[in-house]
Amino acid sequence: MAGTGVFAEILDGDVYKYYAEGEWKKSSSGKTVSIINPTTRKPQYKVQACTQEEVNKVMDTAKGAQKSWAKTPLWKRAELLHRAAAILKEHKAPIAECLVKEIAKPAKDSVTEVVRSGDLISYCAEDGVRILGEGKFLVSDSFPGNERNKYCLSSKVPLGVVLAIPPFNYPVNLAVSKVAPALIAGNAIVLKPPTQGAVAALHMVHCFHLAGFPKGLINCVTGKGSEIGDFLTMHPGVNCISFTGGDTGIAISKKAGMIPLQMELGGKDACIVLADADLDLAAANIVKGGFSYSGQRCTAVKVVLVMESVADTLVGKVNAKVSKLTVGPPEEDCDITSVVSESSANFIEGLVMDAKEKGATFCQEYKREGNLIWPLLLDHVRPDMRIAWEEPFGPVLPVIRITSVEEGIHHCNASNFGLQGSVFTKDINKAMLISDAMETGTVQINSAPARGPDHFPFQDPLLQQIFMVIDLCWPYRSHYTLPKNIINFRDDNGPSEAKPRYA
Ligand SMILES: NC(=O)C1=CN([C@@H]2O[C@H](COP(=O)(O)OP(=O)(O)OC[C@H]3O[C@@H](n4cnc5c(N)ncnc54)[C@H](OP(=O)(O)O)[C@@H]3O)[C@@H](O)[C@H]2O)C=CC1
Ligand SMILES: O=C(O)[C@H](O)COP(=O)(O)O
Repeated sequence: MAGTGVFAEILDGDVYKYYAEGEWKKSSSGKTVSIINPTTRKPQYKVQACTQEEVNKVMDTAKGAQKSWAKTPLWKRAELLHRAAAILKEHKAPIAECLVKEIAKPAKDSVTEVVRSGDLISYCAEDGVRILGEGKFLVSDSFPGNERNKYCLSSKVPLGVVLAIPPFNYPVNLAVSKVAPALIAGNAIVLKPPTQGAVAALHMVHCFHLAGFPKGLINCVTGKGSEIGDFLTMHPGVNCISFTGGDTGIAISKKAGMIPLQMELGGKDACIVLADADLDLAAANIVKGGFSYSGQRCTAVKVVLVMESVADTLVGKVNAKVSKLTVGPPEEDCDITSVVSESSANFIEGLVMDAKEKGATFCQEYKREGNLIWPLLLDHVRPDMRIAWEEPFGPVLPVIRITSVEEGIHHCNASNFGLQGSVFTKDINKAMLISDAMETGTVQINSAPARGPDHFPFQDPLLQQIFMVIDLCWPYRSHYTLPKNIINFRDDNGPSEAKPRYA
């Protein structure tokens, strides 16, 4: 159970402590932040509201700890990460319980998030040893006008203190996707977990504590982003910010100083369905992609662009599957659970009402109880409706009927977002051409957008982050080029990739 057994020391009465200098501490603010259970809408947990002085102290100790960590042999760093991964997986049940209570993630998916995070830590340790063990030797006569009289040895060194800010929807996984690469590369970490999901993240941090990392190397300060966020992101002690979330990232990028920023932001992942597509396959992927974790994934299918000639058939098939989705509490592993907060539910409702006023066809009756919104497919959505462009981050999926492939590509490319997209067709030549024309970091062919398996490129969290965090020779290189990944699937369990739209 959360906060018991080995986790008892992270709790002070009914308030979870923050982690600094290798110890669990109570904030001197005397203030706490309440975490509301999205399902019951009642307070579930409390965390410390850390002060600016506490943040200052954390930055100082992190800087000190990082200096000796950078000198710790790579294989020793990897060994500790493997140990943390094993401890995390061993304690998957209490951590998953927090995810269920804090973010209403279905029980089985919550366990999967923890296990997947352990695997990711180990993978980073293994690949880090390989990547970081290499350096470069350059000679001068390869550049015009030079003799062979100069030599350059280059290797990768850590940046220093990495500030990690993950979002609520994967508070453990998207935290370790920042923590593990930064640590293996020799950096220190200051983690600011999302408020909803903070307790799961604190349990995860305790697994690193139990693994025996040096004091002060890993730190976790809690508090509302709106209150301590600016102080953290503008702190002179921070050498790199790794952020995943919504438009907050745009604001951070404007405020942060001359440090490398990794911004993994929102998506409006378009799914283009051609007339020759396998419509059963498309429908299955649209429902899985659009409605898993109630649509609260950056990689969720967020707009379907279907050729008019097959639209009625596709919508019929999607509706048949939507009607089978179970709706209810995450503890019962329902497909659709409460969205994370009342304000999120209100925002989603605003998009639905706008679509209603402007004449969208409701394939199901709109139904909401508290934060629980029943799955809804909106057909005949037009570009003048907000839902055609905005990210609901909820179980509501718009369908736009198109009369040409160009119209679909145009809609996809007119979006402010550029995360992922997908195309369904039996013609691989068309699929490749359309994928190339879609201005998104990744295009999945005949499969829904998705991030995993986690070693596939996703622009930030994995090995590209290691490069970014450690490659002082060219720390801004992701600003010069955008990665493009076209992934062709033979089944629906596939990988994904993202474009750093705001990088
Ligand atoms: N591209 C990708 O890989 C992914 C993108 N996302 C995107 O994330 C969004 C949903 O996540 P959500 O958590 O709501 O996103 P937010 O942008 O609201 O919050 C993300 C994080 O930022 C913190 N934060 C809030 N204000 C500040 C501030 N002023 N300075 C620093 N940090 C701050 C939050 O803390 P607090 O909770 O305390 O407010 C939270 O930890 C969606 O848009 C989704 O598409 C999600 C997952 C992956
Ligand atoms: O936060 C998200 O939405 C993730 O990065 C997407 O991951 P997934 O595709 O594995 O759900």
